[in-house]
Amino acid sequence: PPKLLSQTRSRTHTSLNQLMRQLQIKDPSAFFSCPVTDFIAPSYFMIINHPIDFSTMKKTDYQSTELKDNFKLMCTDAMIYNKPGTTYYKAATKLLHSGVNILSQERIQSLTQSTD
Ligand SMILES: CC(=O)c1cc(-c2ccccn2)c2ncccn12
Repeated sequence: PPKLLSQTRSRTHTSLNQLMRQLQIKDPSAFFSCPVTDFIAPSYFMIINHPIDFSTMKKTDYQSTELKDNFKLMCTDAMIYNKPGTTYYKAATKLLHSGVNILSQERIQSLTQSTD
């Protein structure tokens, strides 16, 4: 019998969740776990048009490259708002480098490839 779509979806979901967990391990200070607030980052929302964080990403049902795009957006937001040399800027560059390896093309393809 053909694999039920739900089975495929659930497997993809699991693998996406696994990737997300691997990405969050690369943010040990949890700077990217929750949405940035105006309180901790004054005028953040005047500078950053598309804020995103891991908690928001986990609520999204990603298709194909969106996960990688949103992950890179999260890191680049931090590199726009925070000045080079700051804790957050350095954490963002480090996270971006380790994250793009985790979200390598073949890993993403393996998730989105239709099952045989
Ligand atoms: C991601 C980011 O830009 C960020 C995270 C934080 C943050 C996240 C959790 C706890 C404390 N600070 C932050 N604080 C000031 C300025 C920027 N940030």
